[in-house]
Amino acid sequence: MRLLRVFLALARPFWWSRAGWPGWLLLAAVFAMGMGIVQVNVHINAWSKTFYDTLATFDGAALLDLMGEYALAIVVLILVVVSKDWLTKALILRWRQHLNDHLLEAWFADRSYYRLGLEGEPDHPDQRIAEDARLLAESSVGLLVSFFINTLQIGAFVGVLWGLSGTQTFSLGGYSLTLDGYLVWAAVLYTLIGTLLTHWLGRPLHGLNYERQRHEAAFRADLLRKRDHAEQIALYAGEAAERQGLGERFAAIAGNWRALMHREFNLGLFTVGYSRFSNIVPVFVALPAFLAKTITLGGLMQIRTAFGAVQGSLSWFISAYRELAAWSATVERLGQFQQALERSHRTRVEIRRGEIFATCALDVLKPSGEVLLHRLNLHAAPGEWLLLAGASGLGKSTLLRTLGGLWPYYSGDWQLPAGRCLLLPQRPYLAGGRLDRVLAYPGLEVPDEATLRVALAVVGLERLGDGLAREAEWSRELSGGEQQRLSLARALLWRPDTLFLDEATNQLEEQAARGLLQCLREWLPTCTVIAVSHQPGVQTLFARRVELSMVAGRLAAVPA
Ligand SMILES: Nc1ncnc2c1ncn2[C@@H]1O[C@H](COP(=O)(O)OP(=O)(O)OP(=O)(O)O)[C@@H](O)[C@H]1O
Repeated sequence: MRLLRVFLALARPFWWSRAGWPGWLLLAAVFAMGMGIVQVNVHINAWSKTFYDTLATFDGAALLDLMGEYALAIVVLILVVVSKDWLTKALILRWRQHLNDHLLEAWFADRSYYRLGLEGEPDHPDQRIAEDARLLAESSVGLLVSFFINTLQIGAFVGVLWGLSGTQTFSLGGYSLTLDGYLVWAAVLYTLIGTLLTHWLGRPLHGLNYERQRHEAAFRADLLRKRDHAEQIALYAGEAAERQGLGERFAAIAGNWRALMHREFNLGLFTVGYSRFSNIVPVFVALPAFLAKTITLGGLMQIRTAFGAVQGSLSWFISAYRELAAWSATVERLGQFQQALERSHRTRVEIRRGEIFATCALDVLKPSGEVLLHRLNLHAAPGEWLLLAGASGLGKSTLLRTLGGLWPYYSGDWQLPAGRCLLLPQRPYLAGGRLDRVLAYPGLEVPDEATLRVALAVVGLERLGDGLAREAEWSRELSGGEQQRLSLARALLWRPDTLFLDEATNQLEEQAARGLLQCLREWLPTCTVIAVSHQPGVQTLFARRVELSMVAGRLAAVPA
């Protein structure tokens, strides 16, 4: 029941929205095709009685007509089945597209992608967005459609089977029992036993599938991390340690796979035998009536296909068990992700805007609740440059994160000047791709070439001006200092009203750093700059310096 609630919460944004109506239309068309399939199957079932009875009469001309009729039915069946598959895929794509947009929007909203990482939950959002969303759309639609067709099939063939059963009297130990539709009851009983056994054997598959997705995602993420840090690993010559780490990750995959194999082996022993046995059970069940000559050979064959259709459809749960187990694990993983996103949105940080930058009795904490910085009262007028100094590990970067609205562990208040805000970290983030886009980041619009060239010249990277359209892994191709220069060029182009600099020039010589910051001030004269820097050479650029230091076991701001 809980699983169904989680599923509905995941499905609602698509199916209950405007975007959902083409989905409903496609679903209706898929159901219509499903009805067509059942209709053709019923026709073929009636045909089989006529065919086998005609076979017994050796009437060649009639048999030829019947074969033509069969070929026509098969052509119709092929067309309907293929159309149903096409429409199903179109529906899956629509839903997956919507799920993808919805999850990405929620993940990026209120910086949840960052804050979920701080809380350590949930694991591997990449896999949940890419893989689990696909599985959810594919399996939900696939299972629903097959469930619908099987239910229709039961409705259509129960009547046929009931009619073929007639009224049968059974004698057992002196008692006699008269039963209508005994073939239907036999199919129900046979399937019920099969379903219960399947559920009993396959129950642990849900947990194992959940673990499987988690282990696979961890292994893939680890491999990606190696690629991203290839140079550092090579410099340490850390291959053996890396190999060992990956080996351990893979051992977890193999262990889970073995457990799955074992469970699926037990389940397979039963389901494979069950499905094979199902082909002959209806003949055994109807044999007494055939031997008593109350039904013809055609009747026996019709019973066989009708019984098979009813029993096969009732066995939907058995054949779909593995997919249902994987589906429930997917719903669980995506449900957790959605709940974590909702929690994260509830605790979003609202940044107040005002005339000036100011903090009021601001406490910055660690996620554990431990106080890092205590009762900070800072201020900076528009266009003022404020330097924050203090020993390593005091919480200067964490303070900047808090002011930028990233860090949710704080109490007290602060406000920023209206307008754009930008934080330049020590290690800039340079995505791979065209240089002009990398320069314009986080902007979406790429400025014209002349502006980009000027910005590059100001930060001393004019040599890159001829390759603005070139695609490269810029974080590998540029030195640490060059990356910091590029990051400052971004600030020139983005033109923020508040700029946080977190050791943003510490890989440059002090003279060069000073020159660059001076240019920054000339380009952005009204921008308020709050900076953390250990470089004595740049400190004279700042109007005020605030020393963060330990006071009575706590940290406080002491204006220098
Ligand atoms: N995501 C996090 N989870 C838990 N603790 C954290 C996290 N980020 C930072 N901290 C802790 O907060 C403290 C302050 O870190 P911060 O990086 O803000 O210091 P800093 O003053 O900028 O140091 P430095 O001058 O060396 O860069 C450190 O003890 C650090 O371990």
